[in-house]
Amino acid sequence: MKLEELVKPLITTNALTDIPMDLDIQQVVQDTRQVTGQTLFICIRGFNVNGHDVVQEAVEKGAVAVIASEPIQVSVPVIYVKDTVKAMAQVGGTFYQHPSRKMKMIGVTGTNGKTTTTLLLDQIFRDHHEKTGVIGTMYRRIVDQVLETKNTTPDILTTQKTLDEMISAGVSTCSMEVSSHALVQGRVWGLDFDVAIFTNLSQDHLEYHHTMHEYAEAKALLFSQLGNSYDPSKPKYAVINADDPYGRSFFEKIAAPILTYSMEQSADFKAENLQIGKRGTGFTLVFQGEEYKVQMNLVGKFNVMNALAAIAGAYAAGMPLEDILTSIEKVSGVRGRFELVPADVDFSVIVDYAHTPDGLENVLNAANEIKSKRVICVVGCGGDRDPSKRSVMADTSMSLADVSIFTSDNPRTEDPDAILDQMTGHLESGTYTRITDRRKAIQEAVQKAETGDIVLIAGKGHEDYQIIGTTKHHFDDVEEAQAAIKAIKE
Ligand SMILES: CC(=O)N[C@H]1[C@@H](OP(=O)(O)OP(=O)(O)OC[C@H]2O[C@@H](n3ccc(=O)[nH]c3=O)[C@H](O)[C@@H]2O)O[C@H](CO)[C@@H](O)[C@@H]1O[C@H](C)C(=O)N[C@@H](C)C(=O)N[C@H](CCC(=O)O)C(=O)O
Ligand SMILES: Nc1ncnc2c1ncn2[C@@H]1O[C@H](COP(=O)(O)OP(=O)(O)OP(=O)(O)O)[C@@H](O)[C@H]1O
Ligand SMILES: N[C@H](CCC[C@H](N)C(=O)O)C(=O)O
Ligand SMILES: [Mg+2]
Repeated sequence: MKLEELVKPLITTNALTDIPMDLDIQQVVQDTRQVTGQTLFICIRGFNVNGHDVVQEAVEKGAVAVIASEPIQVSVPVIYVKDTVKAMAQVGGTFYQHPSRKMKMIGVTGTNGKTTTTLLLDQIFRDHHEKTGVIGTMYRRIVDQVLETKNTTPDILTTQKTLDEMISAGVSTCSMEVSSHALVQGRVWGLDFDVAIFTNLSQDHLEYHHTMHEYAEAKALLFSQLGNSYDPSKPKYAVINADDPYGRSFFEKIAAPILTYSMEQSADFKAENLQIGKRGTGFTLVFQGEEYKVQMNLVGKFNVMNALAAIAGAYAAGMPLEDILTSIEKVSGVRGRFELVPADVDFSVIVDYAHTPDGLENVLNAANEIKSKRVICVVGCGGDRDPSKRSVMADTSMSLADVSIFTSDNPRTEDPDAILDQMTGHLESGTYTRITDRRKAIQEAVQKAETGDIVLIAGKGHEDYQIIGTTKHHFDDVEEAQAAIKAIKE
């Protein structure tokens, strides 16, 4: 693509004079490590690195033009703009020819339930023989090709490239998790969402968003973006959890039609008469005055909310309700979310990704609903993440689990014992167990387990690593639980 096509909308005509507009651009990147030949490099000022400081490396590797907002000295043409993040979103859309406009795009935001809801949506569309794509915490997936991901919501260039590849692969629907960090950092700017779903909002990430109000404002950005449609004739929908006060506070801010779902309020999609079992949950869906019996393989009240979000989202995307309901009954659970560890023992071990106070509360409530005896909870809190959730998560475990074993999650660059001090400092000694080494904590829980107990290992779900310092070590809660079970049977 010619440089002119990419950058003309960004600059005023008098700044164009010394830019060779017919330069051929084969790649647009924001990371020097990805530069090859014929690249347009965009300088982004980040938290750790200022892209303007490393631009020389980009040029040496083959960048032929640069977009910058701070003065730089390089031998290739520089297009100066006010905001390189905004420019990147615009250029990315042009370079990949706006793939999000060519498919159904469903964005899911909220503190908890994004991965589950996107993967439920994905299973519904696949069950109807659609080719689908997913972008989220666990992976990016293009039909059956699984690509690794660093962030839940990648940077905009990675996303545009992935969506472009989805179009080439024939994908018609993409379900995408949209994190609050991404919304604030412009990682989804310019994407044309057809449906935006809000799951819930509860305490997390306050190290980044500072207050719940700011965090809610970040989530609301997805819904204001819904108004910036490329094609105003295309219907757009917001799908909102009406049981969540933040969800209800969004109503007046959303210009698009809203579909609501709920277990407690009047709503478009309402679940009643829940029957929570060990291997699945039944409920009655009330929609437009009609009642539909639903039986699904997912366990827990919170998963009914995720199912409602997916049902309403698929409906908003144009699928008939009857078709959605036949598929939702078939969906399997999501890896690392209330996942039962296969084991031949008379107690149950469940691995779950609860890493927020609300997530932990929900998952412990679900475990309590199905337990025959005690719930033994193994949980820690991640380092370099919201410290204010630590003592709250410990309190949640203390009040809802019968036995609490506090341990490390991903300590990252923090001292694991300092994290545990923040979790347990206020608790009465002797009322809980504290074991820094997660492997040993899991072994302790399994050794303590008696007939009918549930061991809930929370926080890391599908993660197959533990981040200590900046190094990722292989660590998988399911494998660790199985090894601990094997050891007690020997
Ligand atoms: C705190 C935060 O959000 N950081 C994000 C941010 O990184 P950053 O500002 O530190 O970037 P940086 O390293 O300073 O680099 C700045 C610029 O220089 C470039 N660079 C950098 C180094 C180099 O050698 N050459 C180079 O060109 C970079 O490509 C970038 O353009 O921008 C990066 C690119 O988009 C993100 O990958 C990164 O996410 C980090 C890894 C992260 O851990 N983020 C978490 C907090 C996060 O975003 N989580 C949410 C999910 C939360 C949830 O669901 O609950 C997510 O969406 O993943
Ligand atoms: N609707 C919900 N309400 C409250 N808690 C939930 C809900 N859905 C899932 N959870 C809890 O949150 C955990 C994470 O679920 P999920 O991975 O679907 O959320 P997420 O929003 O994608 O999280 P992340 O922010 O890490 O991407 C689950 O393991 C469960 O403990
Ligand atoms: N998306 C969340 C995941 C947290 C997972 C937990 N295991 C941790 O490391 O804190 C985050 O980046 O905060
Ligand atoms: Mg997720």
